[in-house]
Amino acid sequence: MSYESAKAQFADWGVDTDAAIKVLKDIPISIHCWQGDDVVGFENQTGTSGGGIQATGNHPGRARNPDELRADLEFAYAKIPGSHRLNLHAMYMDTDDTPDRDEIEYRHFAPWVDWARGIGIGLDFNPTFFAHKKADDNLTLAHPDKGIRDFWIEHGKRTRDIAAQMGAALGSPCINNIWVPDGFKDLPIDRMAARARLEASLDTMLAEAKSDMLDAVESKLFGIGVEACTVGSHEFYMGYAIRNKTLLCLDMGHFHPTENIADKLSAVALSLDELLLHVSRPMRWDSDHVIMLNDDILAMAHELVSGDLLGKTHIGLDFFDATISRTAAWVIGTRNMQKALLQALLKPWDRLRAAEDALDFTSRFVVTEELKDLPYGAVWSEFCARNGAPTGTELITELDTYQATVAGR
Ligand SMILES: C[C@H](O)[C@H](O)[C@@H](O)C(=O)CO
Ligand SMILES: [Mn+2]
Repeated sequence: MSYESAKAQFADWGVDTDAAIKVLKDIPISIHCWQGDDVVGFENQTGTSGGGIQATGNHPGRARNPDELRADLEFAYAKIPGSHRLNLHAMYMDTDDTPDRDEIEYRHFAPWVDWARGIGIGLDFNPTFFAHKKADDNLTLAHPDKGIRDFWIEHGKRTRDIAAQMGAALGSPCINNIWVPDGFKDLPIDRMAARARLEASLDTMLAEAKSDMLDAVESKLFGIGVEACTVGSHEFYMGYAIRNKTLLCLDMGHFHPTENIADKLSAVALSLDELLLHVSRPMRWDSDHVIMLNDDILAMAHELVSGDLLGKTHIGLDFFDATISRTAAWVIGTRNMQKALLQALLKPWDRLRAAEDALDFTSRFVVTEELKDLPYGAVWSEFCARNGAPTGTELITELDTYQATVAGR
């Protein structure tokens, strides 16, 4: 179907497709570096602790150094319409030095900033509280040993400094997202003590006010090896974020499998200035599958648009699948997020709200279902064409061709 006939069909519903395309173009998505190398990083030192997260698979083409990762990212960005961001973890430093986590400095990441400036993207950042011998007890900021807590507090402080410098250098605030794997494999005796230690460590880490960066905290239900208790649970961080005015990061893989994460957005947004999303696809657990254009993603996008939350929500991705092409994973996952947003932007909101406000649930239902038949694909193709991104078989050929060039790594 041509764009013009699709546009006319949406216009019959009172929906302006050109306006939706324009809004979508300006929604940046923070693409996570760690899909490109299976969450390995570029340090010369790691511990055994995986933090309870696990990339599985051995598809050829894993990026082995910063140059390979940047080349892969550049390819992916070119296939994703619009202008986006990169979400970098501290373990992805680009330096010949071997600083420990409590020794990292901005200069260890400066090549990333130069590169980001060169291709016109913003950066986000994360302290790395896993894959290190001082995290092998599955406790970092909540560790009973003050020496270990202090080590990680120093790491966190340094990432805040680095994030602030990245934000200033690129003229765009850098989100520094804190996720710690802390928890217990078996039932703890004193949850309160562990949570009090985590809170005190965070307070020390975040004490200094900073500009050009935003702090975010990410909760989790459980991870491998911490099945009995995660110290930084949802309730813990929701309270912390509200009290301390940080962003709250909601990761779609960090809740009970039957919980509706989309439903949480409007609930927490009333108490928070800004939110961060880690859009992911859990399968039975926090499996971090590449996101599909499924009901969960469509519901998230629906809530972001219906709740007018796009202005206060930073959209980040968090998945890592090593059984498929890593560049294809980035491209497909990010485009699926955009497709979901496009569908939400193409809804006749006034009509749907009017039906709901009038308690006319029959109309709400029938309109919702009829909307599913509209030609979203034609609008998506037009969006891609206007932004120089391929679709369909052309996209597949380009993904395959690039993968062939990296398969020998
Ligand atoms: C690598 C990320 O920091 C990590 O995936 C974190 O965001 C998470 O979701 C852990 O389960
Ligand atoms: Mn996450």
